[in-house]
Amino acid sequence: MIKVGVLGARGRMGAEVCRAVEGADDMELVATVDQGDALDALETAEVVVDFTHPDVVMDNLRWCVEHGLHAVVGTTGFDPSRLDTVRSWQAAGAKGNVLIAPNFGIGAVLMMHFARKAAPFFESVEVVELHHPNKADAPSGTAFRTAELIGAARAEAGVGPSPDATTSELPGARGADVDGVRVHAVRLSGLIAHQEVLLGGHGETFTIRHDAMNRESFMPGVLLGVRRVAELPDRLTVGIESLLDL
Ligand SMILES: NC(=O)C1=CN([C@@H]2O[C@H](COP(=O)(O)OP(=O)(O)OC[C@H]3O[C@@H](n4cnc5c(N)ncnc54)[C@H](O)[C@@H]3O)[C@@H](O)[C@H]2O)C=CC1
Ligand SMILES: O=C(O)C1=N[C@H](C(=O)O)C[C@H](O)C1
Repeated sequence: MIKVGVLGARGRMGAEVCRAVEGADDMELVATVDQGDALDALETAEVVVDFTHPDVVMDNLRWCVEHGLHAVVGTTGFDPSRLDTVRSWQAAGAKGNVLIAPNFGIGAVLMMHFARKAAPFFESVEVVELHHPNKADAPSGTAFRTAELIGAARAEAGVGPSPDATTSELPGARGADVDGVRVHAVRLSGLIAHQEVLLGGHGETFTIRHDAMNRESFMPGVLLGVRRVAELPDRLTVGIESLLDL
């Protein structure tokens, strides 16, 4: 049995993770921690799952790896500098492995994979993410990562910037620029988590869309991460693509 602790256990995702772990035959939920609770309760765990907030996740994660616990992190906000900080803790002797995924949904991971593959073949690309209005961060971690992957694939293939004749705009009208890719964020009651990658070429467009209809949809990916994190070849793994052999 894998002993699992959950950080952010009273939140939307954390509560869903607690249910999923309790329903898994090979896992035992040994600790549930939320804001204001002492982290010491997690010491009985082997793997800690974090779905909290970008402002607190680094302190949580540092505590986990320095206590030798493996961490599966769904909380967003991991830019390259944060990832370097995690690597520095591990280089300094922190024993826990870390798996950070901006999205644990299998369809969302495939969307990112296909977007990266398609990116060099179209001169134009933009990302539109749509989420529930309680979301703290914009753009979403998934959209940020998608844009990074697209930007890298286009740079590697020698594709120039997407054509755009805009010379006058209201601030924000053209979205955020992430590695040369425009990213637009919609916040709307009734939504959970959705994303479209829009690609355009000469006389054709190609749209890749993913819709998460509920938070249960993220659980197969989270449980896969919990099962595999202790034995991953890299101390820090970003995304579950490699766990799906993508
Ligand atoms: N990677 C993925 O597949 C997914 C990632 N997310 C991300 O997960 C994060 C959480 O999302 P939600 O569950 O919707 O948010 P939420 O606001 O419903 O839950 C966050 C929970 O963390 C708790 N919390 C805050 N500070 C804490 C601390 N220092 N220690 C322990 N608990 C603390 C809050 O009290 C709350 O219960 C966000 O960054 C979101 O973008 C959300 C869905 C899927
Ligand atoms: O906050 C959410 O809800 C989600 N957050 C993640 C993100 O920022 O990409 C994953 C998914 O989009 C749901």
